[in-house]
Amino acid sequence: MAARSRPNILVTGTPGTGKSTFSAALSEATNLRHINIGELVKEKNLHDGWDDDFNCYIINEDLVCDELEDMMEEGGNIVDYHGCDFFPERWFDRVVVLQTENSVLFDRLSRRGYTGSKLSNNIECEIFQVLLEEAKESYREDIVVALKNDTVDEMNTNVATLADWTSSWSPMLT
Ligand SMILES: Nc1ncnc2c1ncn2[C@@H]1O[C@H](COP(=O)(O)OP(=O)(O)O)[C@@H](O)[C@H]1O
Repeated sequence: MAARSRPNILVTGTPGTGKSTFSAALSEATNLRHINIGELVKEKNLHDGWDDDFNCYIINEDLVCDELEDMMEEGGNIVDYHGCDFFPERWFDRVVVLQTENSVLFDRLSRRGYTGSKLSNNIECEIFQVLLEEAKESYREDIVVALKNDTVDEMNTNVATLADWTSSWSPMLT
């Protein structure tokens, strides 16, 4: 298998931590391709139906991985999803876990219309750093970075950091 010429970055974190906004800005800064898994699942029907309890599609992880394999092999992707343990480890050169203060996250998710257990489950997910633990269990610790993402200034700094990392990345480094 030929080495990819551009890196693949996974952007993960609790819903509302700013993955899609950050990934879009990073894509603009680097020309890497932004793949929003939630949208891809909907668009290509990579699911096993609708979950009434959680009000979302039941993602079919095998179909998602099959769909992405060629693009990931080619490289140059930013994958944006609130889960990270089902992707092949070999796909990623950097795993970014976005984190947000609880009060900030509460406001963002309330504005999105989340209430009740959907809201509290996501706040708990952030308090217990579920995605950071999942990332550390699924990938080499030295490629996992946790970044605070409460404000636009922080996001801009995070984008600049990752854009610098991307421009100095070389396949020889993997
Ligand atoms: N760094 C930030 N500072 C302030 N607001 C942000 C920031 N990142 C995202 N937001 C806002 O928070 C909300 C959730 O962001 P989004 O990117 O959709 O999160 P996710 O993809 O993780 O669910 C959106 O309204 C977005 O405009």
